[in-house]
Amino acid sequence: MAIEFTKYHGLGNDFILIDNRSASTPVIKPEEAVKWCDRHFGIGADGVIFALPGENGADYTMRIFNSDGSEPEMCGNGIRCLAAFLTELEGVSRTKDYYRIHTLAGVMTPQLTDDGQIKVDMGLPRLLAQEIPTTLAAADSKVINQPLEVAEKTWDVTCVSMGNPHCITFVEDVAAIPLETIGPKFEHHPAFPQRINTEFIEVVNRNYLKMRVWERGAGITLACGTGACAVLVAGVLNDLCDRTATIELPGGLLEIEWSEVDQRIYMTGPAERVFTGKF
Ligand SMILES: N[C@@H](CCC[C@H](N)C(=O)O)C(=O)O
Repeated sequence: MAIEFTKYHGLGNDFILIDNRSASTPVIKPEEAVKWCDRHFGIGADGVIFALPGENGADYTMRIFNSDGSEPEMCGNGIRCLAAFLTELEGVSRTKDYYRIHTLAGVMTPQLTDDGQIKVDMGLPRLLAQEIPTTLAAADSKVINQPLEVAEKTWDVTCVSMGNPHCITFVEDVAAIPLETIGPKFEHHPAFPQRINTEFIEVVNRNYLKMRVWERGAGITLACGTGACAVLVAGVLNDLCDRTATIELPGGLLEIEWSEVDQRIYMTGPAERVFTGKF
């Protein structure tokens, strides 16, 4: 049976979106998602996202499979793409400009802004070692600027969960990082029992950071929304940036704010439709 899909991207972090609103389980299995995501033999994407019926009072549920078939808790660029996709699916019958989306990391709220961007309430960052999870510190301690041995080198890392796990390292020159070889070593390091997303950051100034990312289950991507949020939190915790900053990724810019009012993280960026098809 052919399944309809729409391809979207958020700053080059690309996803296959499936209208799954009539069933509460994804219409394709993780191993099929691997084939769909293949850039040579499939459609090509960093992940597959399903728009499912809402749970626990939410408007919709988002589930996502990474390109390796694993299921992450959250996806920042993906939830902006989902909001744009839902707008398209609902068409003229839409009555509000925001959605409450149930995810494995809790309820997230994307809102359409006047300039065509999407601002997402990404919830509270989680900092305890048991919440990442990581064995780098005692369960109820934070991992801020702590040494980690990877590839015979000591890296000072800060760990933040945005529902999914992130390990952040501040470096002098982000372009000089051999992401393709070092990324997998971080991802599969024994200190991270559920694997890890890894971000390398160059601080340009207190409101502008450059980032490159190796994603758990997807490898090098052009952008990572949850990663950009985690990076801002890590920057504040290390006193390297302010609570509002632009994060420059290979695919473009994200605006991130860690609100002093409610301590929640807000991410603003684009989501663009690429094409539709049947597979
Ligand atoms: N690219 C995403 C994150 C997708 C999930 C990640 N690979 C994981 O396994 O946690 C984003 O924009 O946040």
